[in-house]
Amino acid sequence: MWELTKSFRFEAAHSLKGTTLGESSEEIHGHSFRAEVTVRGTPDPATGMVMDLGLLEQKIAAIRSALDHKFLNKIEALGVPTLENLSRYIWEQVQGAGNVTRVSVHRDSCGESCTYFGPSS
Ligand SMILES: Nc1nc2c(c(=O)[nH]1)N=C([C@H](O)[C@H](O)COP(=O)(O)OP(=O)(O)OP(=O)(O)O)CN2
Ligand SMILES: [Zn+2]
Repeated sequence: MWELTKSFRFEAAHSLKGTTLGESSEEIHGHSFRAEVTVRGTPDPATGMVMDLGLLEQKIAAIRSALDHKFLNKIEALGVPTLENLSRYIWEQVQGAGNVTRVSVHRDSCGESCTYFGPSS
């Protein structure tokens, strides 16, 4: 079994209420995010690939353009713009691109990350 991962970055703004950080978190502010999408499988002997990373790139490009330089609170399908919801949102948007097993979202400046393994895990 193999796992193949592709990562991408996006810059986005959000406002988050009800955290211990108080007003600084409630004010609209920006972060740099790094997301990783992982698919699992066995390479096709003919191609040597679990899947063509180019196909994953096509899906990721659409997701990235929905998130990059956006105000995350305005994306209805995302919900409250936490790392938890970002990883779940990306997981939902990337479905159809192979056997996706996990999506991680990192906010490196804060030393924070979250991984979603799908609704049943
Ligand atoms: N379970 C969660 N808890 C918290 C989340 C989260 O996504 N899931 N997020 C936050 C804050 O947004 C996060 O800690 C970042 O804090 P923030 O004030 O937005 O950013 P900083 O100023 O600390 O970081 P810089 O990127 O360096 O500006 C809290 N809890
Ligand atoms: Zn923040």
